[in-house]
Amino acid sequence: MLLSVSGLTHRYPGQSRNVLTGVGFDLARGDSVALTGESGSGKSTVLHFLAALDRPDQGRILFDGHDIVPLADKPAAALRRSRIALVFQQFNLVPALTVADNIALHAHLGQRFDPEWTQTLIRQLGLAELVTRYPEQISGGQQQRVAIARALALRPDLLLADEPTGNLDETASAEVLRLMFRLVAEAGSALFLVTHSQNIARQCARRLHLSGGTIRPVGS
Ligand SMILES: Nc1ncnc2c1ncn2[C@@H]1O[C@H](COP(=O)(O)OP(=O)(O)OP(=O)(O)O)[C@@H](O)[C@H]1O
Repeated sequence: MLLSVSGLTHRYPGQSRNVLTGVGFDLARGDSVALTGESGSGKSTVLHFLAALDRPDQGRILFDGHDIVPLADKPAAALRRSRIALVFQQFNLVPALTVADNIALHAHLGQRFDPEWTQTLIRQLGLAELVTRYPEQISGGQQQRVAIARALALRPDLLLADEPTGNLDETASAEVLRLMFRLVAEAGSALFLVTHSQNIARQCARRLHLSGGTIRPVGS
């Protein structure tokens, strides 16, 4: 199992209730999962834990058999530069780097740069004309596509995405999803995607719903 999560329990300081109580699920290579839930239900909290950006009070997150919960900042950051990629709502592009350099940045740092795959992403995400520009010279939707290309360029084992198509029109959104599913299929990655859109959720192989601090499968 690529990812095996169990017993995630967390309460933010100053809160009277747990945001998560015993959350658990598995994610295999080639699998795609959509996580839905009301605003404030704890979806971003789960994503942050899976990305080792934050640590739950209790629980285990086995990534390829190793618990990432106790990881110190440095190995956690190394994991995010090599095997776990994030597409969050804040794009975090580097303002001093061109679009091309932003896209290649993490793949280079993680020594996973593949020029052919990067070119495919640039072409299919409609970024070819923009590669020499800087982030401030492109639109919000274009910045989002650059952030997605940067994450996919790494060919991550695990792709974590928070509303990845939030700023995109229908055509761009469909293309982004197509590329994510292609990565999952071709590279044997796994996709964990947070979304409010039932339409997007339905395109994933499985759906999970977060409510009252616990996760339940939807459908099937
Ligand atoms: N750093 C924090 N300190 C205290 N409370 C927090 C903190 N971060 C999140 N929370 C609270 O935890 C709950 C879950 O937040 P979270 O951002 O995970 O929800 P979400 O499901 O991602 O919401 P949305 O769909 O609106 O993005 C909310 O009630 C939020 O106010």
